[in-house]
Amino acid sequence: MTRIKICGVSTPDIVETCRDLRVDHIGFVFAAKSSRAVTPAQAAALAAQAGALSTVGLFVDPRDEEIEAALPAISVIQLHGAEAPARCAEIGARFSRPVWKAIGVGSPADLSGSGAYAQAADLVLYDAKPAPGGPQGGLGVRFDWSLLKDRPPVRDWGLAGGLTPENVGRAIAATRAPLVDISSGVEDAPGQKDKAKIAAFVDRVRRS
Ligand SMILES: O=C(O)c1ccccc1NCC(=O)[C@H](O)[C@H](O)COP(=O)(O)O
Repeated sequence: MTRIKICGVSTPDIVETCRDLRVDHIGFVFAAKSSRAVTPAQAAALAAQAGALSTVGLFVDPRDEEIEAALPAISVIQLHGAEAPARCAEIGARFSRPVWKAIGVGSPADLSGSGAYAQAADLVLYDAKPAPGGPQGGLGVRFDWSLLKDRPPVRDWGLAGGLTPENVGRAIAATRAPLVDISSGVEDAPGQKDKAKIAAFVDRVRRS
């Protein structure tokens, strides 16, 4: 069954929704400039409410201190910056958490480059390619899923970028992604998750 991650969760009611729907992972964004950002203290409160849900902390080129502060709230570390494979491996070893590396996909070269993370990352998340200097994720932008046919071998992988309840069935059929990750597509406005959209997304994934 395709695993589901709902990203950019920042309020208790949405944690509750994700629990009720038994999604696999929820994501907490620790990128300060994001409309979805939470503090380590907020994340800890949300994580306490999350029960058995896996909690994924998102960072962009983090200093060790930033990860350290968030660590009690997260079971997985997801990296959205320019972290090299060696830095991913170092973070995984230092903090004893699985590391997921987001790779922006805009061309076949991005796909082949992701093979460098085969040992360093527990999961590679293929996402839309961010513009230089702009937000590094949660863009609501799709990339060409057909590029994934040339995916190099990695331990595990997921699909993100512009997914919606309406297109996720096609995305899974086209890519056979073992995990799908969504943020903007289940929001009414940046940072405002919509419970009905989350439920519709989960339903479409489970029917795929
Ligand atoms: O969500 C953010 O604001 C964010 C900021 C900095 C780095 C990563 C960020 N989000 C990543 C994700 O939450 C998403 O799951 C992924 O990029 C897909 O987003 P979307 O296209 O909006 O579904």
